[in-house]
Amino acid sequence: MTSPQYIRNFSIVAHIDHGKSTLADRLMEITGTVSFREMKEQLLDDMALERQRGITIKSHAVTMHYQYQGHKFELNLIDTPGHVDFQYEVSRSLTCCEGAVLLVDAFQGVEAQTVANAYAAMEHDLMIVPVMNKVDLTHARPDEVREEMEHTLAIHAEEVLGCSAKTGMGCKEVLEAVIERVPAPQGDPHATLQAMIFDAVYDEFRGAITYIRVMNGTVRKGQKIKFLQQGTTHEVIELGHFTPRRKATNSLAAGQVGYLICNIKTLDKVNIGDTVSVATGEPALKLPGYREPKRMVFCGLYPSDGQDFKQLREALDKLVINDPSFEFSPETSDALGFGFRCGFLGLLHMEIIQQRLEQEADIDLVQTAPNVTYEIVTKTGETMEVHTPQDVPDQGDIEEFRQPIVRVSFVLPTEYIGGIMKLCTDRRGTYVRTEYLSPTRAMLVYDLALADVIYDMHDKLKSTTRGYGTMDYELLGYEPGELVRMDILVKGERIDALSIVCDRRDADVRGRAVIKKLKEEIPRHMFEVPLQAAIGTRVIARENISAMRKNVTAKCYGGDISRKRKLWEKQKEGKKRMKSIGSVDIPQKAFLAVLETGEEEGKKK
Ligand SMILES: Nc1nc2c(ncn2[C@@H]2O[C@H](COP(=O)(O)OP(=O)(O)OP(=O)(O)O)[C@@H](O)[C@H]2O)c(=O)[nH]1
Repeated sequence: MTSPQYIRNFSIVAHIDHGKSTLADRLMEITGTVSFREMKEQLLDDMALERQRGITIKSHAVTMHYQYQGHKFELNLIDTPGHVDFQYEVSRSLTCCEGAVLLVDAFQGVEAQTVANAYAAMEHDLMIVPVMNKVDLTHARPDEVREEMEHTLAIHAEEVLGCSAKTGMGCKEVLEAVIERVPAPQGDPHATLQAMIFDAVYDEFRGAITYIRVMNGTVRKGQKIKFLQQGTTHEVIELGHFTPRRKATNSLAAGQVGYLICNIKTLDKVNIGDTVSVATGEPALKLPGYREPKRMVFCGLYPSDGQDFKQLREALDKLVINDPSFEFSPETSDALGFGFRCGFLGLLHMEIIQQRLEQEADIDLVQTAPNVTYEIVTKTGETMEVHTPQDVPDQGDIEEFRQPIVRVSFVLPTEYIGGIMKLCTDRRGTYVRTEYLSPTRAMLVYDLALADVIYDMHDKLKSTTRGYGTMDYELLGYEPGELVRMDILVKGERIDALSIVCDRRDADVRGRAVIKKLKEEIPRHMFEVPLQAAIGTRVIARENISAMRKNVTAKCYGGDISRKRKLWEKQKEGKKRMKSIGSVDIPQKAFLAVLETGEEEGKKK
């Protein structure tokens, strides 16, 4: 058993693409944790989807050994997800560390998530080892980046190490700085067991694999343990380290990081942030900071073909086993029939789940536009949480309509400040402050409605700043807003799945934009299809899709039958993601038409 004085627990925090995974690979290589042959690019990002998207979604951990000044050190590297949707998991992972390597790209410099991550590490009282990566780049600007780090992150420029995770230059020094600067874990191996669950993954054969950091005491194979939050007891079947493959040991003691396998069949029985202690006798105190994952974004998922409902449920059940932070419950829509209301941590999380569904289950889905959770106080004094615009009561019954507000930090070259300020002002953001990181880069902070941020703020930021701006946000709370439910009527019928919540002052512009988009997306029919947007009984926009009789094969002059067949096939494809409502065929894309903000139109005028 390694004495705590020779253990170092740390993570690498960085903005996306600053080279976290590459550095992790390099450290594993230096410590001989993986042989060259075994070493695949980006070993830590081992989920296929993570690799596809090039981002780290789930935290992982790896134990490395390194001989330094006559002692064998055990170095536990805990990987943290870099995206704002997974902030809670980041915070749990950081609780398990005593130090963090703060990695900054020597060309890009300090970005929004660098600041957010550095603050998170400081909040957890971690020793920060500042490192500038990619110094091999010919256009690297090390002096300016050092200055930015000193200025924004309260780090002394002379403490900043330089390395190239790509060439390996300076990486050994990073490892040694971790040993020298990061404190050894505290904790008593003879005390009552107290360990933090910071992650869990699902293995088809072994069930839930729980990642833990032992704070106090020792956990042994065969021991009966208790998850204090969940209140369940289990027997430890296997435990060990990740090297990065699982390597079984007999015990894990205070200060160590590793895994537990306890014959747990589903991941929803394992809560990230929960405390593991003894099943018999007086358990240890619960570790602070536990909270239920909060779903911020919701959307409806419906099978295009009602027959697929059961299949969709099975696919969703399977997904929840792997990712309990995603939730779903059945809902019915007059327009779309039977489907599910699904809750996600954020927009990226939603995209990931959708991709998995499409990859793993062959079902055609209709997805409704995403929305945030609203809080409504009714005239009768009741407070309700609303996850779907359909559930918003009539205007007359609402006393107060509240929405989530977030504090958004943008980091960008100073020449784009004006553009982003305008973007935020157009969305009724509240200006908080501007901080200059250097003469050419600044951090701009605004409070905005989450609904205005999640849909397209990231895309807008990228286009306004030619890709140079980055952003990050944190939830501030709920605030009353001038919100209304806008309904869409197709052929006089309200399509519940098309209702949205928007600011009263934007309603006219948005109503017109949505109706215009719907007119483009809904194909012509044999009859006229009137489209209307309405608030309560007041119609705010209308358009007609005129009738048409269309014979698609007519163009082929009756000749080539194979061409005709191709056209028919194509038509069938087009029908796939279509939903027949009343007598009107509405394609999938139309359900997202409600995301139209009308901003583009405003600009053209
Ligand atoms: N030139 C150069 N490129 C590097 C260096 N380190 C990483 N890169 C490249 O930078 C890109 C991003 O590196 P990753 O290691 O995937 O970045 P990451 O921070 O793990 O990204 P996320 O997982 O998305 O947070 C890759 O194309 C790497 O090859 C370096 O030292 N020099």
